[in-house]
Amino acid sequence: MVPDDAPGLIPDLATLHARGAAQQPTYPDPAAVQAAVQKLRGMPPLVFAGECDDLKTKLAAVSRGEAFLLQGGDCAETFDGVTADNVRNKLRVLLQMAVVLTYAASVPVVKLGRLAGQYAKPRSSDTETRGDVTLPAYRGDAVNGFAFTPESRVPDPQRLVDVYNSSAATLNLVRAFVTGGYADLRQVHAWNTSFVKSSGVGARYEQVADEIERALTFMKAIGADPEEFHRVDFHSSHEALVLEYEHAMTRIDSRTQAPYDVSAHFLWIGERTRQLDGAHVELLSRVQNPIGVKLGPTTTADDAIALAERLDPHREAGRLTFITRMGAGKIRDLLPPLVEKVRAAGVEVAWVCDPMHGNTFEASSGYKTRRFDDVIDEVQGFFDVHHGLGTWPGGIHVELTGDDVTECVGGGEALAEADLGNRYESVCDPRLNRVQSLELAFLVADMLRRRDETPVDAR
Ligand SMILES: O=C[C@H](O)[C@H](O)COP(=O)(O)O
Ligand SMILES: C=C(OP(=O)(O)O)C(=O)O
Repeated sequence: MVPDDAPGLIPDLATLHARGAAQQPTYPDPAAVQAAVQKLRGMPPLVFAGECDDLKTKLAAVSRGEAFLLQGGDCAETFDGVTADNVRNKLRVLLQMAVVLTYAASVPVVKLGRLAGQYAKPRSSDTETRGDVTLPAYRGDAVNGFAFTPESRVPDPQRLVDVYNSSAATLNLVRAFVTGGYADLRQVHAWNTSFVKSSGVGARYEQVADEIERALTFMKAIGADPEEFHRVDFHSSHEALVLEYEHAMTRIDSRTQAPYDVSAHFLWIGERTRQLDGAHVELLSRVQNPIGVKLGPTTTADDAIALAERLDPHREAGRLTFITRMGAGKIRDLLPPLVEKVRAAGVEVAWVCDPMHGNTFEASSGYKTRRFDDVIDEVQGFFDVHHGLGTWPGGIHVELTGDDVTECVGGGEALAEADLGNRYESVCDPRLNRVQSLELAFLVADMLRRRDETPVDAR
Protein backbone atom coordinates (compact mmCIF):
# COMPACT_ATOMS: atom_id res chain seq x y z
CA MET A 1 0.00 0.00 0.00
CA VAL A 2 1.28 3.50 -0.78
CA PRO A 3 0.93 5.69 2.29
CA ASP A 4 -0.32 9.16 1.45
CA ASP A 5 3.20 10.45 1.98
CA ALA A 6 5.43 7.81 0.34
CA PRO A 7 8.37 10.15 -0.21
CA GLY A 8 9.92 10.17 -3.64
CA LEU A 9 7.64 7.49 -5.03
CA ILE A 10 4.23 9.10 -5.27
CA PRO A 11 3.41 12.67 -4.27
CA ASP A 12 0.67 12.92 -1.67
CA LEU A 13 -2.84 13.84 -2.76
CA ALA A 14 -2.62 17.44 -1.58
CA THR A 15 0.57 17.98 -3.60
CA LEU A 16 -1.08 16.48 -6.64
CA HIS A 17 -4.13 18.69 -6.26
CA ALA A 18 -1.90 21.72 -5.78
CA ARG A 19 -0.64 21.22 -9.34
CA GLY A 20 -4.09 22.13 -10.52
CA ALA A 21 -6.00 19.01 -11.37
CA ALA A 22 -8.52 19.44 -14.18
CA GLN A 23 -11.95 17.79 -14.25
CA GLN A 24 -12.12 16.86 -10.56
CA PRO A 25 -15.32 16.61 -8.51
CA THR A 26 -15.91 19.20 -5.82
CA TYR A 27 -16.85 17.10 -2.82
CA PRO A 28 -18.94 18.85 -0.16
CA ASP A 29 -17.64 16.73 2.74
CA PRO A 30 -13.82 16.37 3.06
CA ALA A 31 -14.14 13.88 5.93
CA ALA A 32 -16.21 11.56 3.75
CA VAL A 33 -13.54 11.79 1.02
CA GLN A 34 -10.87 10.88 3.53
CA ALA A 35 -12.92 7.91 4.74
CA ALA A 36 -13.47 6.60 1.19
CA VAL A 37 -9.79 6.97 0.33
CA GLN A 38 -8.74 5.17 3.50
CA LYS A 39 -11.17 2.37 2.74
CA LEU A 40 -9.77 2.00 -0.78
CA ARG A 41 -6.18 2.00 0.42
CA GLY A 42 -6.96 -1.12 2.42
CA MET A 43 -8.60 -3.04 -0.43
CA PRO A 44 -6.73 -5.76 -2.34
CA PRO A 45 -5.37 -4.91 -5.79
CA LEU A 46 -7.71 -5.44 -8.74
CA VAL A 47 -4.82 -6.46 -10.98
CA PHE A 48 -1.30 -7.71 -10.34
CA ALA A 49 1.80 -5.79 -11.25
CA GLY A 50 3.16 -8.78 -13.19
CA GLU A 51 0.05 -8.73 -15.40
CA CYS A 52 0.71 -5.05 -16.15
CA ASP A 53 4.25 -5.99 -17.16
CA ASP A 54 2.89 -8.71 -19.46
CA LEU A 55 0.65 -6.19 -21.15
CA LYS A 56 3.61 -3.83 -21.51
CA THR A 57 5.51 -6.58 -23.32
CA LYS A 58 2.56 -7.05 -25.67
CA LEU A 59 2.31 -3.32 -26.30
CA ALA A 60 6.02 -3.26 -27.08
CA ALA A 61 5.18 -5.70 -29.90
CA VAL A 62 2.47 -3.27 -31.04
CA SER A 63 4.95 -0.39 -31.13
CA ARG A 64 7.36 -2.54 -33.18
CA GLY A 65 4.64 -3.31 -35.72
CA GLU A 66 4.29 -6.95 -34.72
CA ALA A 67 0.80 -6.83 -33.17
CA PHE A 68 -2.41 -4.80 -33.29
CA LEU A 69 -4.27 -3.36 -30.31
CA LEU A 70 -8.04 -3.71 -30.00
CA GLN A 71 -9.19 -1.51 -27.12
CA GLY A 72 -12.92 -1.13 -26.62
CA GLY A 73 -15.89 -0.89 -24.33
CA ASP A 74 -18.46 1.51 -22.98
CA CYS A 75 -18.04 5.25 -23.00
CA ALA A 76 -19.12 5.17 -19.38
CA GLU A 77 -19.79 2.03 -17.40
CA THR A 78 -22.61 2.25 -14.87
CA PHE A 79 -23.14 0.42 -11.60
CA ASP A 80 -26.51 -0.85 -12.86
CA GLY A 81 -24.76 -2.19 -15.95
CA VAL A 82 -22.73 -4.70 -13.94
CA THR A 83 -24.80 -7.73 -14.90
CA ALA A 84 -23.68 -11.07 -16.26
CA ASP A 85 -25.42 -10.45 -19.60
CA ASN A 86 -23.92 -7.04 -20.05
CA VAL A 87 -20.37 -8.10 -19.26
CA ARG A 88 -20.68 -11.22 -21.43
CA ASN A 89 -22.09 -9.27 -24.36
CA LYS A 90 -19.25 -6.77 -24.28
CA LEU A 91 -16.65 -9.48 -24.03
CA ARG A 92 -18.32 -11.46 -26.80
CA VAL A 93 -18.24 -8.64 -29.32
CA LEU A 94 -14.58 -7.95 -28.49
CA LEU A 95 -13.76 -11.64 -28.96
CA GLN A 96 -15.58 -11.68 -32.29
CA MET A 97 -13.75 -8.55 -33.44
CA ALA A 98 -10.42 -9.99 -32.32
CA VAL A 99 -11.05 -13.23 -34.21
CA VAL A 100 -11.91 -11.33 -37.37
CA LEU A 101 -8.80 -9.17 -37.08
CA THR A 102 -6.52 -12.07 -36.24
CA TYR A 103 -7.85 -14.43 -38.87
CA ALA A 104 -8.58 -12.07 -41.72
CA ALA A 105 -5.42 -10.03 -41.30
CA SER A 106 -3.09 -12.66 -39.80
CA VAL A 107 -1.91 -10.33 -37.10
CA PRO A 108 -1.73 -11.03 -33.34
CA VAL A 109 -4.33 -8.92 -31.56
CA VAL A 110 -3.81 -7.50 -28.07
CA LYS A 111 -7.22 -7.40 -26.37
CA LEU A 112 -7.84 -4.55 -23.95
CA GLY A 113 -11.26 -3.82 -22.46
CA ARG A 114 -12.42 -0.30 -21.70
CA LEU A 115 -14.06 -1.86 -18.68
CA ALA A 116 -13.85 -2.72 -14.98
CA GLY A 117 -13.10 0.89 -14.03
CA GLN A 118 -14.38 3.22 -16.77
CA TYR A 119 -16.76 5.10 -14.47
CA ALA A 120 -15.50 8.70 -14.50
CA LYS A 121 -16.11 11.19 -17.30
CA PRO A 122 -14.48 14.51 -18.13
CA ARG A 123 -17.11 16.99 -19.36
CA SER A 124 -17.10 20.04 -21.63
CA SER A 125 -19.25 21.94 -19.18
CA ASP A 126 -19.56 21.86 -15.39
CA THR A 127 -23.32 22.19 -15.63
CA GLU A 128 -26.25 20.77 -17.54
CA THR A 129 -29.41 22.75 -18.25
CA ARG A 130 -32.81 21.24 -18.99
CA GLY A 131 -35.57 23.79 -19.49
CA ASP A 132 -35.01 26.37 -16.84
CA VAL A 133 -33.20 24.05 -14.43
CA THR A 134 -29.38 24.03 -14.28
CA LEU A 135 -27.56 21.35 -12.26
CA PRO A 136 -23.99 20.06 -12.01
CA ALA A 137 -23.10 17.90 -15.03
CA TYR A 138 -23.13 14.13 -14.66
CA ARG A 139 -19.47 13.07 -14.36
CA GLY A 140 -19.90 9.32 -14.38
CA ASP A 141 -21.13 6.92 -11.71
CA ALA A 142 -17.74 7.32 -9.99
CA VAL A 143 -18.73 10.86 -9.09
CA ASN A 144 -22.48 11.52 -9.09
CA GLY A 145 -25.82 10.16 -10.29
CA PHE A 146 -27.24 10.37 -13.82
CA ALA A 147 -30.73 11.28 -12.57
CA PHE A 148 -31.40 14.96 -13.19
CA THR A 149 -32.11 15.99 -9.59
CA PRO A 150 -30.09 18.24 -7.29
CA GLU A 151 -29.55 15.40 -4.79
CA SER A 152 -28.32 12.94 -7.38
CA ARG A 153 -25.85 15.36 -8.93
CA VAL A 154 -23.97 16.04 -5.69
CA PRO A 155 -20.54 14.32 -5.87
CA ASP A 156 -20.43 11.46 -3.35
CA PRO A 157 -17.01 9.92 -2.48
CA GLN A 158 -18.64 6.66 -1.36
CA ARG A 159 -19.14 6.09 -5.08
CA LEU A 160 -15.38 5.53 -5.39
CA VAL A 161 -15.74 2.48 -3.16
CA ASP A 162 -18.65 1.39 -5.37
CA VAL A 163 -16.34 1.77 -8.41
CA TYR A 164 -13.91 -0.60 -6.75
CA ASN A 165 -16.62 -3.17 -5.99
CA SER A 166 -18.20 -2.94 -9.44
CA SER A 167 -14.81 -3.22 -11.11
CA ALA A 168 -13.95 -6.24 -8.98
CA ALA A 169 -17.22 -7.95 -9.92
CA THR A 170 -16.71 -7.21 -13.61
CA LEU A 171 -13.11 -8.31 -13.66
CA ASN A 172 -13.95 -11.47 -11.77
CA LEU A 173 -16.49 -12.45 -14.40
CA VAL A 174 -14.21 -11.48 -17.27
CA ARG A 175 -11.40 -13.57 -15.84
CA ALA A 176 -13.79 -16.51 -15.50
CA PHE A 177 -15.01 -16.10 -19.08
CA VAL A 178 -11.58 -15.79 -20.68
CA THR A 179 -9.98 -18.69 -18.86
CA GLY A 180 -12.99 -20.88 -18.13
CA GLY A 181 -14.05 -21.97 -21.60
CA TYR A 182 -16.19 -19.13 -22.97
CA ALA A 183 -13.26 -17.69 -24.93
CA ASP A 184 -12.26 -21.12 -26.27
CA LEU A 185 -11.80 -20.76 -30.03
CA ARG A 186 -14.14 -23.71 -30.51
CA GLN A 187 -16.89 -21.35 -29.32
CA VAL A 188 -16.32 -19.17 -32.38
CA HIS A 189 -19.75 -20.07 -33.81
CA ALA A 190 -21.56 -19.78 -30.50
CA TRP A 191 -20.46 -16.12 -30.16
CA ASN A 192 -22.53 -15.30 -33.24
CA THR A 193 -26.05 -15.12 -31.85
CA SER A 194 -29.11 -15.07 -34.07
CA PHE A 195 -29.45 -11.29 -34.16
CA VAL A 196 -26.01 -10.87 -35.67
CA LYS A 197 -26.30 -13.98 -37.85
CA SER A 198 -29.22 -12.43 -39.69
CA SER A 199 -27.20 -9.33 -40.62
CA GLY A 200 -24.87 -9.16 -43.63
CA VAL A 201 -21.81 -8.98 -41.44
CA GLY A 202 -23.07 -11.90 -39.37
CA ALA A 203 -23.10 -14.09 -42.47
CA ARG A 204 -19.56 -12.99 -43.28
CA TYR A 205 -18.53 -13.84 -39.73
CA GLU A 206 -20.09 -17.32 -40.09
CA GLN A 207 -17.79 -17.98 -43.06
CA VAL A 208 -14.74 -16.99 -41.02
CA ALA A 209 -15.98 -19.15 -38.14
CA ASP A 210 -16.42 -22.13 -40.51
CA GLU A 211 -12.87 -21.75 -41.76
CA ILE A 212 -11.49 -21.49 -38.24
CA GLU A 213 -13.46 -24.54 -37.18
CA ARG A 214 -12.07 -26.56 -40.07
CA ALA A 215 -8.55 -25.43 -39.20
CA LEU A 216 -9.06 -26.40 -35.55
CA THR A 217 -10.35 -29.83 -36.50
CA PHE A 218 -7.33 -30.35 -38.72
CA MET A 219 -4.93 -29.19 -36.00
CA LYS A 220 -6.53 -31.52 -33.49
CA ALA A 221 -6.34 -34.41 -35.95
CA ILE A 222 -2.60 -33.95 -36.25
CA GLY A 223 -2.24 -33.81 -32.48
CA ALA A 224 -1.86 -30.04 -32.06
CA ASP A 225 -4.20 -28.51 -29.54
CA PRO A 226 -2.28 -25.72 -27.84
CA GLU A 227 -3.43 -23.99 -24.68
CA GLU A 228 -3.80 -20.70 -26.64
CA PHE A 229 -6.84 -22.16 -28.42
CA HIS A 230 -8.71 -22.54 -25.15
CA ARG A 231 -8.16 -19.22 -23.41
CA VAL A 232 -7.27 -15.64 -24.30
CA ASP A 233 -5.24 -12.92 -22.65
CA PHE A 234 -7.50 -10.02 -21.84
CA HIS A 235 -6.61 -6.86 -19.94
CA SER A 236 -8.52 -3.97 -18.39
CA SER A 237 -8.19 -0.21 -18.87
CA HIS A 238 -9.86 3.07 -18.05
CA GLU A 239 -9.18 6.79 -18.01
CA ALA A 240 -7.24 7.69 -14.84
CA LEU A 241 -9.37 10.68 -13.96
CA VAL A 242 -10.41 10.94 -10.31
CA LEU A 243 -7.19 11.44 -8.37
CA GLU A 244 -8.55 10.12 -5.07
CA TYR A 245 -9.33 6.76 -6.65
CA GLU A 246 -6.17 6.31 -8.70
CA HIS A 247 -3.94 7.49 -5.85
CA ALA A 248 -5.59 5.17 -3.35
CA MET A 249 -5.19 2.26 -5.77
CA THR A 250 -1.47 2.87 -6.26
CA ARG A 251 0.63 0.32 -4.43
CA ILE A 252 4.24 -0.69 -4.12
CA ASP A 253 4.94 -3.92 -5.98
CA SER A 254 6.61 -6.35 -3.60
CA ARG A 255 8.80 -7.78 -6.39
CA THR A 256 10.28 -4.54 -7.61
CA GLN A 257 9.49 -1.99 -4.87
CA ALA A 258 8.07 0.22 -7.63
CA PRO A 259 4.59 1.80 -7.66
CA TYR A 260 1.80 0.42 -9.84
CA ASP A 261 -1.76 1.69 -10.16
CA VAL A 262 -3.51 -1.60 -9.50
CA SER A 263 -6.99 -0.37 -10.47
CA ALA A 264 -6.37 -1.58 -14.06
CA HIS A 265 -3.63 -2.97 -16.25
CA PHE A 266 -3.56 0.08 -18.53
CA LEU A 267 -4.50 3.65 -17.64
CA TRP A 268 -4.81 6.56 -20.00
CA ILE A 269 -4.73 10.32 -19.59
CA GLY A 270 -7.56 12.09 -21.39
CA GLU A 271 -7.42 14.94 -23.88
CA ARG A 272 -8.68 17.34 -21.21
CA THR A 273 -6.21 16.34 -18.47
CA ARG A 274 -2.92 15.92 -20.33
CA GLN A 275 -1.40 19.24 -19.13
CA LEU A 276 2.35 18.66 -18.91
CA ASP A 277 2.65 20.03 -15.37
CA GLY A 278 -0.77 18.82 -14.29
CA ALA A 279 -1.64 16.27 -11.64
CA HIS A 280 -2.61 13.45 -14.00
CA VAL A 281 0.66 13.49 -15.91
CA GLU A 282 2.55 13.70 -12.61
CA LEU A 283 0.74 10.72 -11.08
CA LEU A 284 1.01 8.48 -14.12
CA SER A 285 4.65 9.44 -14.65
CA ARG A 286 5.34 7.68 -11.33
CA VAL A 287 3.55 4.36 -11.88
CA GLN A 288 4.99 1.46 -13.83
CA ASN A 289 1.85 0.41 -15.74
CA PRO A 290 1.72 0.77 -19.50
CA ILE A 291 -0.08 4.06 -20.09
CA GLY A 292 -1.76 6.00 -22.86
CA VAL A 293 -2.38 9.63 -23.65
CA LYS A 294 -5.20 10.91 -25.83
CA LEU A 295 -4.03 13.43 -28.40
CA GLY A 296 -6.68 15.68 -29.93
CA PRO A 297 -6.47 18.09 -32.86
CA THR A 298 -4.76 20.88 -30.93
CA THR A 299 -1.77 18.69 -29.99
CA THR A 300 1.53 19.98 -31.34
CA ALA A 301 4.49 17.72 -31.98
CA ASP A 302 6.33 19.57 -29.20
CA ASP A 303 3.47 18.73 -26.81
CA ALA A 304 3.66 15.06 -27.73
CA ILE A 305 7.45 14.93 -27.42
CA ALA A 306 7.35 16.70 -24.05
CA LEU A 307 4.69 14.25 -22.82
CA ALA A 308 6.88 11.35 -23.90
CA GLU A 309 9.87 12.84 -22.05
CA ARG A 310 7.80 13.18 -18.87
CA LEU A 311 5.97 9.87 -19.07
CA ASP A 312 8.60 7.66 -20.61
CA PRO A 313 12.00 9.21 -19.87
CA HIS A 314 13.76 5.85 -20.08
CA ARG A 315 12.16 5.01 -23.44
CA GLU A 316 10.87 1.72 -22.20
CA ALA A 317 9.34 -0.49 -24.88
CA GLY A 318 5.55 -0.76 -24.48
CA ARG A 319 5.34 1.94 -21.81
CA LEU A 320 3.61 4.64 -23.88
CA THR A 321 0.70 4.58 -26.30
CA PHE A 322 -0.45 7.70 -28.11
CA ILE A 323 -4.17 7.50 -28.86
CA THR A 324 -4.98 10.08 -31.52
CA ARG A 325 -8.55 11.40 -31.87
CA MET A 326 -8.37 14.10 -34.50
CA GLY A 327 -11.69 13.76 -36.34
CA ALA A 328 -12.22 12.31 -39.80
CA GLY A 329 -11.87 15.69 -41.51
CA LYS A 330 -8.55 16.53 -39.85
CA ILE A 331 -6.55 13.37 -39.40
CA ARG A 332 -4.92 13.41 -42.84
CA ASP A 333 -3.56 16.92 -42.23
CA LEU A 334 -2.75 16.81 -38.53
CA LEU A 335 -1.35 13.33 -38.00
CA PRO A 336 1.60 13.30 -40.45
CA PRO A 337 3.64 16.13 -38.85
CA LEU A 338 2.92 14.72 -35.41
CA VAL A 339 4.10 11.21 -36.22
CA GLU A 340 7.08 12.44 -38.23
CA LYS A 341 8.41 14.78 -35.55
CA VAL A 342 7.81 12.33 -32.73
CA ARG A 343 9.69 9.69 -34.67
CA ALA A 344 12.49 12.12 -35.54
CA ALA A 345 12.86 12.85 -31.80
CA GLY A 346 13.62 9.16 -31.27
CA VAL A 347 10.40 8.56 -29.34
CA GLU A 348 8.97 5.08 -29.82
CA VAL A 349 5.31 4.68 -28.99
CA ALA A 350 2.38 2.56 -30.06
CA TRP A 351 0.15 4.72 -32.28
CA VAL A 352 -3.53 3.96 -31.81
CA CYS A 353 -6.59 5.55 -33.42
CA ASP A 354 -9.65 6.61 -31.44
CA PRO A 355 -12.10 7.32 -34.29
CA MET A 356 -14.92 8.24 -31.91
CA HIS A 357 -14.13 11.38 -29.95
CA GLY A 358 -13.34 13.68 -32.88
CA ASN A 359 -16.56 12.77 -34.67
CA THR A 360 -19.39 13.52 -32.24
CA PHE A 361 -22.26 15.78 -33.25
CA GLU A 362 -25.76 16.53 -32.05
CA ALA A 363 -28.60 15.17 -34.15
CA SER A 364 -31.62 17.39 -34.74
CA SER A 365 -33.46 15.28 -32.15
CA GLY A 366 -30.90 16.36 -29.54
CA TYR A 367 -29.14 12.99 -29.25
CA LYS A 368 -25.35 13.01 -29.31
CA THR A 369 -24.32 10.74 -32.14
CA ARG A 370 -21.54 9.73 -34.54
CA ARG A 371 -21.66 8.66 -38.17
CA PHE A 372 -20.34 5.17 -38.82
CA ASP A 373 -18.85 6.51 -42.07
CA ASP A 374 -16.86 9.15 -40.17
CA VAL A 375 -15.54 6.49 -37.81
CA ILE A 376 -14.38 4.40 -40.77
CA ASP A 377 -13.00 7.44 -42.55
CA GLU A 378 -10.87 8.41 -39.55
CA VAL A 379 -9.49 4.87 -39.24
CA GLN A 380 -8.78 4.82 -42.99
CA GLY A 381 -7.03 8.20 -42.68
CA PHE A 382 -4.99 6.82 -39.79
CA PHE A 383 -3.92 3.83 -41.90
CA ASP A 384 -3.17 6.04 -44.92
CA VAL A 385 -0.99 8.40 -42.89
CA HIS A 386 1.00 5.59 -41.28
CA HIS A 387 1.27 3.83 -44.60
CA GLY A 388 2.65 6.99 -46.18
CA LEU A 389 5.23 7.43 -43.43
CA GLY A 390 6.21 3.77 -43.13
CA THR A 391 5.04 3.64 -39.52
CA TRP A 392 2.74 1.06 -37.98
CA PRO A 393 -0.95 1.81 -37.42
CA GLY A 394 -0.91 0.06 -34.07
CA GLY A 395 -4.56 -0.29 -33.15
CA ILE A 396 -8.00 1.11 -32.56
CA HIS A 397 -9.66 2.46 -29.42
CA VAL A 398 -13.42 2.28 -29.76
CA GLU A 399 -16.52 3.06 -27.72
CA LEU A 400 -18.78 0.09 -28.30
CA THR A 401 -21.27 -2.19 -26.66
CA GLY A 402 -22.27 -5.80 -27.12
CA ASP A 403 -25.91 -4.77 -27.23
CA ASP A 404 -28.09 -3.77 -30.13
CA VAL A 405 -28.37 -0.12 -29.22
CA THR A 406 -29.17 2.75 -31.57
CA GLU A 407 -26.60 5.41 -30.76
CA CYS A 408 -24.40 5.86 -33.86
CA VAL A 409 -25.97 6.43 -37.28
CA GLY A 410 -25.14 4.49 -40.46
CA GLY A 411 -23.48 1.12 -40.87
CA GLY A 412 -24.80 -1.81 -42.89
CA GLU A 413 -28.18 -1.55 -41.22
CA ALA A 414 -28.36 2.12 -42.22
CA LEU A 415 -29.41 3.36 -38.81
CA ALA A 416 -30.99 6.78 -39.33
CA GLU A 417 -31.15 9.79 -37.03
CA ALA A 418 -34.84 9.05 -36.62
CA ASP A 419 -33.93 5.63 -35.16
CA LEU A 420 -31.73 7.01 -32.38
CA GLY A 421 -34.53 7.15 -29.82
CA ASN A 422 -35.38 3.45 -30.24
CA ARG A 423 -32.65 2.21 -27.94
CA TYR A 424 -30.31 4.99 -26.85
CA GLU A 425 -28.80 3.77 -23.59
CA SER A 426 -25.41 5.46 -23.24
CA VAL A 427 -25.20 7.83 -20.28
CA CYS A 428 -22.54 9.88 -22.06
CA ASP A 429 -21.24 9.37 -25.61
CA PRO A 430 -22.74 7.21 -28.40
CA ARG A 431 -21.29 3.73 -28.88
CA LEU A 432 -21.13 1.42 -31.87
CA ASN A 433 -23.61 -1.39 -31.47
CA ARG A 434 -22.74 -5.01 -31.95
CA VAL A 435 -23.31 -5.20 -35.68
CA GLN A 436 -21.51 -1.91 -36.32
CA SER A 437 -18.58 -3.11 -34.19
CA LEU A 438 -18.27 -6.29 -36.21
CA GLU A 439 -18.50 -4.32 -39.45
CA LEU A 440 -15.71 -2.09 -38.21
CA ALA A 441 -13.57 -5.16 -37.45
CA PHE A 442 -13.99 -6.50 -41.01
CA LEU A 443 -13.18 -3.12 -42.54
CA VAL A 444 -10.08 -2.72 -40.35
CA ALA A 445 -9.02 -6.28 -41.19
CA ASP A 446 -9.25 -5.31 -44.89
CA MET A 447 -7.12 -2.23 -44.22
CA LEU A 448 -4.52 -4.34 -42.43
CA ARG A 449 -4.49 -6.92 -45.21
CA ARG A 450 -4.20 -4.34 -47.97
CA ARG A 451 -1.26 -2.85 -46.12
CA ASP A 452 0.44 -6.23 -46.09
CA GLU A 453 -0.08 -6.61 -49.82
CA THR A 454 1.82 -3.39 -50.53
CA PRO A 455 5.46 -4.12 -51.38
CA VAL A 456 7.78 -2.81 -48.68
CA ASP A 457 9.84 -0.70 -51.10
CA ALA A 458 6.67 1.01 -52.29
CA ARG A 459 5.83 2.16 -48.78
O1 LIG B 1 -16.28 10.64 -23.42
C1 LIG B 1 -15.72 11.74 -23.49
C2 LIG B 1 -16.22 12.91 -22.81
O2 LIG B 1 -16.53 12.64 -21.49
C3 LIG B 1 -17.40 13.40 -23.50
O3 LIG B 1 -17.14 13.45 -24.88
C4 LIG B 1 -17.74 14.75 -23.00
O4 LIG B 1 -18.98 15.02 -23.46
P1 LIG B 1 -19.64 16.45 -23.30
O5 LIG B 1 -19.04 17.31 -24.35
O6 LIG B 1 -21.08 16.18 -23.51
O7 LIG B 1 -19.34 16.93 -21.91
C1 LIG C 1 -13.05 11.29 -22.58
C2 LIG C 1 -12.59 10.45 -23.47
O1 LIG C 1 -11.85 10.78 -24.52
P1 LIG C 1 -11.02 12.10 -24.79
O2 LIG C 1 -10.17 12.34 -23.58
O3 LIG C 1 -10.23 11.75 -25.98
O4 LIG C 1 -12.00 13.19 -25.04
C3 LIG C 1 -12.86 9.01 -23.43
O5 LIG C 1 -12.21 8.26 -24.14
O6 LIG C 1 -13.75 8.62 -22.65
